[in-house]
Amino acid sequence: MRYLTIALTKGRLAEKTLEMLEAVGITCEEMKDKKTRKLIFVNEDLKLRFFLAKGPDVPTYVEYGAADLGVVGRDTILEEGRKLYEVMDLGFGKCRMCICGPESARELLDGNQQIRVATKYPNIAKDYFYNKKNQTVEIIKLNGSIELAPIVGLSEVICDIVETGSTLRENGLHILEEVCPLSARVVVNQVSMKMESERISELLGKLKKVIKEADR
Ligand SMILES: Nc1ncnc2c1ncn2[C@@H]1O[C@H](COP(=O)(O)OP(=O)(O)OP(=O)(O)O)[C@@H](O)[C@H]1O
Ligand SMILES: O=P(O)(O)OC[C@H]1O[C@H](OP(=O)(O)OP(=O)(O)O)[C@H](O)[C@@H]1O
Repeated sequence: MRYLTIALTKGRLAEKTLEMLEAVGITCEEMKDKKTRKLIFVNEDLKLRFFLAKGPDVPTYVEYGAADLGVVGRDTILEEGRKLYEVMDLGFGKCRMCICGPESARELLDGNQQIRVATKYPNIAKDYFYNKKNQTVEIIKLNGSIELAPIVGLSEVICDIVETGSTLRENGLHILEEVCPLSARVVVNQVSMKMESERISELLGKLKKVIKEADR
């Protein structure tokens, strides 16, 4: 039997992902060691391999088939636009993609005003403004601390993730519009879905059960 390879997202989603895998009997103790520099982990009994990667790289590994499955935020799936199947909502890592800014920027979102939008997610922002709102905007790509942009005058609004709302509150910004809800998803390589359908369906079935039990 060949190894099934699973790409997991580093950072915020990692701990919950490992917990969920553990709940369906997939353990990989070695991977929990925060000090390890090892990149790939093997579960010989289950014929599984795992690795942790930066979020935006997970859809890339999955599209190319270097990983059969992946766990990644919906924001990253939308932004990367890779060819893959999004098959399951894992129900954690819940947050929202929003257009935020000072209250005074609200009026700039009506009509066709040429405003600047700072974001780590240029494709999501482009799709929202150009296709959904029909508003021409200038997208400015940033790599973090997006909330700074409207404060220092780099942009009128931002397109960013809101979870608890603390970052907005502490910086005097507000949600002006909601783009979409987000959470962690399972993605599958399109060929693997056919070639390994039995093993993948079994794994998805087990995950579904755990999610249902957690919901109760
Ligand atoms: N408050 C939040 N901020 C950002 N991402 C969140 C939040 N809550 C849940 N998520 C989910 O977690 C994923 C990001 O996790 P990660 O820890 O890699 O954050 P990051 O800040 O984008 O990464 P990096 O530190 O590498 O820039 C997102 O893709 C999103 O789906
Ligand atoms: O609503 P909240 O709970 O405050 O969470 C939202 C904040 O968290 C994320 O930033 P992150 O911590 O990833 O830092 P970054 O801006 O450097 O990417 C996101 O980009 C927001 O800034």
